[in-house]
Amino acid sequence: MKRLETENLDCGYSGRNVLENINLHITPGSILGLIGPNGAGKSTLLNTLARMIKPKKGKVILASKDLWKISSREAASTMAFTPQDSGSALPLTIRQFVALGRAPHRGWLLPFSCEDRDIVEDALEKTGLSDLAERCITELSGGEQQRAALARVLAQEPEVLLLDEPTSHLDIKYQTEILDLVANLAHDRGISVIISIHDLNTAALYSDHLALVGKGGIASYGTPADVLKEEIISEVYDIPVIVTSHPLFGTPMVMPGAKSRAGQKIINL
Ligand SMILES: Nc1ncnc2c1ncn2[C@@H]1O[C@H](COP(=O)(O)OP(=O)(O)OP(=O)(O)O)[C@@H](O)[C@H]1O
Repeated sequence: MKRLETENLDCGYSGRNVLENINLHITPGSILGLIGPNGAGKSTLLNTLARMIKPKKGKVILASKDLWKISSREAASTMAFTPQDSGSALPLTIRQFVALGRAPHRGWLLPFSCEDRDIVEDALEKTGLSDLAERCITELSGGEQQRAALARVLAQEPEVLLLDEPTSHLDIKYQTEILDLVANLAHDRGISVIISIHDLNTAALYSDHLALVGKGGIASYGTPADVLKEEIISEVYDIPVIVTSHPLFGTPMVMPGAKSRAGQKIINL
């Protein structure tokens, strides 16, 4: 399985660095969770890792090669990315949209093989979309669109999977099912997964390692227990928090450590 890493990476937009000196590596078969406050740079980093934004300095390295020195097809046959709110403006059915995931493997002009069809049907089934497969992608709820986006990257059969808030529109059942599926891909098939998640407790449950994005770089990196410490989270999110542990799994659980002003207002009404 192929390894993704960064070397002294600066990323951002014209004239402005959002993150500097990022040195990350993701071990095949593991999940790296990206957490951090709004606007910290999680999407900017994922887009840079996915070859959507060129690094301002340093490198993204895929399987020991500079990502910008390999062809986009080679990158796409190894690495799949779902950006935030990744739907399609084209009036495709869900099945057609998911089938696009096969393009890097068979080229745009070659006919679909039986294997391609089986892979697409399997991706639809795993994301609970088989019964909706003929629905138009532009007419789906936010959660259905997120499941379709995940089905498309499953059909791509990547070795490295980059997911930007893939569960933000999902209810607790689909959130659990989709993240269980992602965890199986990582741990059983050896895929490297980098996933941004706002919910710190969900990130703790599913990530082998966490990178806390903040203050213009990686503010903390390590296991969930290393990173989800009261002093670290309070400082980077600028809010008091309490950290306890999950009653079944023992993973850290973060909750607000002071009543919000909004909460007090409601009580005083
Ligand atoms: N296309 C763009 N051009 C210029 N600046 C941008 C662009 N996209 C994002 N930014 C800025 O870059 C910074 C990082 O944004 P980014 O979307 O990466 O943060 P994030 O951690 O993913 O935030 P959120 O949790 O709110 O999704 C922000 O200040 C944002 O305003």
